[in-house]
Amino acid sequence: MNSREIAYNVLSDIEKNNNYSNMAINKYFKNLDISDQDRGFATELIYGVVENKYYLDYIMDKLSKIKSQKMEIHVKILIRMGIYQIIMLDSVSDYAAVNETVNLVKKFDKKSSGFVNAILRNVIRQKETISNVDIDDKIMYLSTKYSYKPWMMKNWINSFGIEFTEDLLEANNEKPSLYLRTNTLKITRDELINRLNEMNIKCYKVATIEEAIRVENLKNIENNKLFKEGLFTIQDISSMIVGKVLNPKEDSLVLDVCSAPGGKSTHLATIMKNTGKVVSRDIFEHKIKLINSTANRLGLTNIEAECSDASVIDKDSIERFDYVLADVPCSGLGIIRRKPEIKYKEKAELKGLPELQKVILNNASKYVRCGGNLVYSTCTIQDAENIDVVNNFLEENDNFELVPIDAVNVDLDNQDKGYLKIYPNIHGMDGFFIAKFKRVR
Ligand SMILES: C[S@@+](CC[C@H](N)C(=O)[O-])C[C@H]1O[C@@H](n2cnc3c(N)ncnc32)[C@H](O)[C@@H]1O
Repeated sequence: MNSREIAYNVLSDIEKNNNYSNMAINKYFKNLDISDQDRGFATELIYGVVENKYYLDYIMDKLSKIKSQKMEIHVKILIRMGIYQIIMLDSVSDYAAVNETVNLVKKFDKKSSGFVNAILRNVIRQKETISNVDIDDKIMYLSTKYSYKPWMMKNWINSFGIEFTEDLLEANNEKPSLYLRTNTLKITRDELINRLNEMNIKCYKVATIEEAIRVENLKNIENNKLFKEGLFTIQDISSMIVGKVLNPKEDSLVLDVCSAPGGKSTHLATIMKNTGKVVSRDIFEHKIKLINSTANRLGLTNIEAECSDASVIDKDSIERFDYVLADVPCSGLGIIRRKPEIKYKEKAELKGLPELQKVILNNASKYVRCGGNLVYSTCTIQDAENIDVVNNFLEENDNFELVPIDAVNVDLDNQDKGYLKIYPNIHGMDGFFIAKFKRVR
């Protein structure tokens, strides 16, 4: 199977089953014996088509009598793939983009090959003008150009203003860097960099986090020898900042109420140098084994993973913990660079989140002993799920106060007030919100 056919299969899976691209890619690529180059090209094609879905359909609709909404799904996916290669991928010649796409169409649906061929040839002929978005309404213009649900554009323009929104949209189109978190229980950052360099992997130290390394050309991570040895884990800088903000002392008792797959739990357990205990909970039983397998790989014995619903109060945990983390389920609007399908979420899908977040934060606070710390975090940039939840919590809980965050210097406007607002366009990291409280009574 060639890389375009693989990309087509994955895109069909994403479109028909509403799957996340990263999960669909992992599922398909797991058992495929293909070169790194083919893997890279297929991945680029998959993400490119998902990220630009509305824009590609807009171009398609300029040229086709049958509008994209009425088109058979497999034909639409193949045309999107072709247009993406012609308009947005410099590394592919127009000739190859058309021929390879038409060959694929013939494989799945002979009768549509003439139709697809005609559209793609027209795209090439009108390449200079066809790529323009000719829409006056600013919301619809941005929604089409950057491929987002219109409600998101409206919401962001209202919250951030037009300039910031366009900046954010540009940043969300960039490929996120890959970061490793050194497993400091087993190796120092410098030693790990040496070992990675020996494998010809380019490494750069990250100033904000002492155990973080930005890497280039690290492929096929799960089969990497050093990964299997548990010398590092993959985590974005924003997520590492959450661990740093909570910063538990050795021998503490820590509770992570929404912890799967265990990125932050394992960080907290490492910060404590494998002492004390981190109780890592998640509502989904099948995710508990992900936490355990990462903890095992990293050589952590201070993690206890268990299935539990954070929206239901656990009487046995009340006032038991020195530190509690509530890294709650959220809309994910800060991690669009990694999960582009979030751009297409309906407003209604996200409506209930602030209520759930309030309940989880409120419950989590009950488990903190007097003098202990509580951290609330999300990977979204929506005030309704962030600062509004925090303010609501403070109004109802006068035994908690926000405390200054001094572990990192990333949001100088707010960190003295006890929270961080992290944006991809300002900080070059996943969009996150992190608030730190202390139980004072
Ligand atoms: C943002 S993710 C957590 C990521 C994790 N902290 C990490 O760093 O790897 C939110 C998690 O909350 C879990 N979750 C959703 N609803 C929950 C609930 N009511 N109780 C506990 N966990 C829940 C989800 O399964 C998901 O794994």
